[in-house]
Amino acid sequence: MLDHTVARWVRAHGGSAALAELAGWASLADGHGDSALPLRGEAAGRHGMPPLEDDAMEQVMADPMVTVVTTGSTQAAPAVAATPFVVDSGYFYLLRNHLHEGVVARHANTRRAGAGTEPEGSSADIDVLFHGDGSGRVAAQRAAVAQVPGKRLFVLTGGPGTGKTTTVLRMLMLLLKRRAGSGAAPAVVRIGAPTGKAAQRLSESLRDGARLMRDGQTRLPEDWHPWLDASLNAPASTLHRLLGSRGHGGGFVHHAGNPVPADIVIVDEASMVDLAMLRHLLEALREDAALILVGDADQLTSVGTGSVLLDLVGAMEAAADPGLVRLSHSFRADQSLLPLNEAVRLGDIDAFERAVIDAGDQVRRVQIGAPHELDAALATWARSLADGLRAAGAFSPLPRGADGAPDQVAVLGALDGLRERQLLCALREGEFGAEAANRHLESSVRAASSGGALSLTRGEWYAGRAVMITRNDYTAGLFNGDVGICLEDADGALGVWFAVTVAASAASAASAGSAASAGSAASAGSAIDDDAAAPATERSRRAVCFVPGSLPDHQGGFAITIHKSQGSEYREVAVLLPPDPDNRILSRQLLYTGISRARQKVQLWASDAVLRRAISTPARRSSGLRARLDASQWS
Ligand SMILES: Nc1ncnc2c1ncn2[C@@H]1O[C@H](COP(=O)(O)OP(=O)(O)OP(=O)(O)O)[C@@H](O)[C@H]1O
Repeated sequence: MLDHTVARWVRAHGGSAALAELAGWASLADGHGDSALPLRGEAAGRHGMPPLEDDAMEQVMADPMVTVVTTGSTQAAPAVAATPFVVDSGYFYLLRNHLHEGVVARHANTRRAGAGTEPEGSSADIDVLFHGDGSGRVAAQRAAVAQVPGKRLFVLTGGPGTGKTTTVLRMLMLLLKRRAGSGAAPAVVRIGAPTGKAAQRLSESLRDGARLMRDGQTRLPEDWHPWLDASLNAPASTLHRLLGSRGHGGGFVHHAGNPVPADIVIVDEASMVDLAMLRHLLEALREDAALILVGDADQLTSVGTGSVLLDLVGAMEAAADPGLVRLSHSFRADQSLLPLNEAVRLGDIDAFERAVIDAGDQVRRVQIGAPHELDAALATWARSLADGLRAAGAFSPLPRGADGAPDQVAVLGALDGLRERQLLCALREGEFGAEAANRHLESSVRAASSGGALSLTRGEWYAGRAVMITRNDYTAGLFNGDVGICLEDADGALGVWFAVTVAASAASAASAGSAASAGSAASAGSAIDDDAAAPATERSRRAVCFVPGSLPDHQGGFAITIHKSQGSEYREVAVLLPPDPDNRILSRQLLYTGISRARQKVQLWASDAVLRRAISTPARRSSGLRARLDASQWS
């Protein structure tokens, strides 16, 4: 249904009935992620909107609340309308989306056009960075490192395990080395991600990659170590922090008049960045700064409006823009799920059927169309879950370490147990949603944890319970999406443990946290992990404990939505889709995001009809951005 509040607002301000209705649909479409409504052609009539009759179209175009423009993407400044609605190049916009798109297109195209004439990375340097590996599997990675110098917008996209982080580290080292060679002041680097969890994970992955390059099999010569260290010294934070968010509605400290003081800005998990955030970011960068966007363009798009990474990748790919590199070789140890992921990514149902057969027992289809079938699947899943948690020691009291505190190895082992298997649901609410599935799984795991003696569990808490944080809490150092586990210590107290990356100086404080000492546990969290992170070189993985009652907003973590799983990986996943093939949530990107979280095994909990519908339905957000990017001088 269209948004009646907006429709009424239009009428109350003197707008025509036709405009009121169209504005109501545009507002609804905005809620579904569309930045613009196409008025004519095949794409028109989204979300159940009836076709616009000719006389209604005339009324809209003539309405004083509408500005009609045709914005060319190469214009120096986007057309700025002074009315609440805009019709531009056949699309109907809410004013703010029109502004966002215009600014993003202008900045992106200017950045692409002004790539400069800097020579590519030298092959000698690239050989050193890739240890002489010139094989086909690293060709795209090498191309990315070679092509990044001089680019003011560079996009690196690829599926899970294709080496995006590894490549970013090498790109960064090359850029820093060249800059030093030019005699300029050392480059200031900032790393950002849409969520705190993603920012934290990126600095962890960079640190792991750097360790291999410093001491491991892929050791770099000593003269590269300063660039390695400098790469890791870049602080990682959420994009909100990077821009200096003043909180809801308060704008940002950094904008065109006060740009972010950085020469290189890297944004990870860029598929989750929405149109408004990309606009603010582009406006807040210095003109000469390099922006490197990294992400998997085939994953689900942002929760907010737009599909900016997908639009950028599509436009840059079509124009053979050297500012884009797509990585496709997967370096994952287990390659058996790749054909399945690829078939879903490309929407190829026949290839999908073949991939399921070829993967043997690594892919299981579980026909689920009715609640009793879901209950049966959940009961089996709950048994494996409980067995896994028991094997990871999550049901037993934690042993004491040498310092008398709970043993870190045991805690991290239990936390790793949570990455063994994860149920991912398309929906959050309803009978087939994550909340209901989680309740089911919790009651089984809770019974298994207490050996059936439920009276021994305390309120909603019991040893082995998984929880997911649902709101960033910078003071506690916990981020939306962080997963923790409730464990019992040697004194019988329950505490909720999270793995965090801590500054070396805080590591001992963190390990001293215990369920019995509420204050120290909470302050261990707060002392260590502000998301404007300490240099990655000085950080290590630790478990920290929180008293259950002190946790920020959270929910049970045994079943989560596919949306929430973005960026995480598990050994085995089960993907639960809704039973109705006409459910509008079904899309290829949703299924791809879910199954590509699995390293070894996938269970597909859905009927054949639902799976086919998901695979054959690309989630397309409607926007004028792609056309504006396509129209640039690159095409
Ligand atoms: N050129 C390479 N040679 C050898 N191993 C590589 C190479 N590139 C990546 N890898 C390995 O592949 C694995 C995945 O790499 P990386 O984490 O960089 O990928 P990613 O695309 O960032 O993954 P994800 O999206 O899952 O975070 C790592 O173990 C990494 O060491």
